Amino acid sequence: MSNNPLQPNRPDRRGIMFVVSSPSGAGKTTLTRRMLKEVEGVELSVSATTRAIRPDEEEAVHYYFKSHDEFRSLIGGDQFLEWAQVFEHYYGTPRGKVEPLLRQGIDVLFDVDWQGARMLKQCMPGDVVSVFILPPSIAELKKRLEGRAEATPEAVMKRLLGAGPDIKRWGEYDYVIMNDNIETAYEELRSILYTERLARRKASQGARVDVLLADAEKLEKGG
Ligand SMILES: Nc1ncnc2c1ncn2[C@@H]1O[C@H](COP(=O)(O)OP(=O)(O)OP(=O)(O)O)[C@@H](O)[C@H]1O
Ligand SMILES: Nc1nc2c(ncn2[C@@H]2O[C@H](COP(=O)(O)O)[C@@H](O)[C@H]2O)c(=O)[nH]1
Repeated sequence: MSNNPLQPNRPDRRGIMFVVSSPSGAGKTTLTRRMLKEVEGVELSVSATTRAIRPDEEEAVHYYFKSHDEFRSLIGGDQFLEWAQVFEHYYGTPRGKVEPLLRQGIDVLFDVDWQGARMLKQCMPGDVVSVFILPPSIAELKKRLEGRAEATPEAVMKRLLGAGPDIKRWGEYDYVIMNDNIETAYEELRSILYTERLARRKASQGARVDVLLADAEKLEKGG
């Protein structure tokens, strides 16, 4: 066990629900994939979706790819912590693994839209830290969307038209990052997680503070 925020004290801490949203194409997948690779003690909440798999994606690693019927039956079985329609597809956060991970002291990363972020905050308010990623401009957002392998002009336009309604929700988040430079944005994202880890560590220091106070009192009494 370590006091380093890189290696959180697992048994005596509850994990953080680290919720990251952005308009499509602003860069949250790029940033969160790097965080998952480089930061210890964080796991991705793998969502279910009805959208088609992309060339760089793997079943059960990036998403659980479902048919509409399968997705509906998961909703019926109360298998989602939250679910939403985003563009013309359905996305949902499976309930099963979240609570066990949090109890093991593992931070869980959620890449969800504003509807999902709002629901998660409502369900588990004390556990959620939310971050909104902004693009530096709409022109740059368009460029980033066009640069992706699966981008058709229609898909790019649909996602671009969704940017305004998404950006309007920025005030609901705990933190906002402007993803102009990827290195700076990544450093900021990681710093937020470390800061929140340190803030929560205060709660587990009570027993050690009691010992310090008892010793200090003994000293004051000359014992
Ligand atoms: N700071 C940046 N500068 C230049 N390009 C970037 C930057 N951040 C991300 N990108 C690029 O922009 C594209 C979109 O990024 P990404 O797929 O991470 O967006 P996203 O917010 O996860 O989108 P979606 O919500 O649709 O999944 C990618 O090609 C990525 O490499
Ligand atoms: N409410 C939820 N939103 C989700 C979930 N998983 C992903 N998303 C969001 O959907 C859009 C589009 O994602 P893409 O991978 O198709 O580009 C993006 O904003 C994601 O954050 C979820 O489980 N619930």
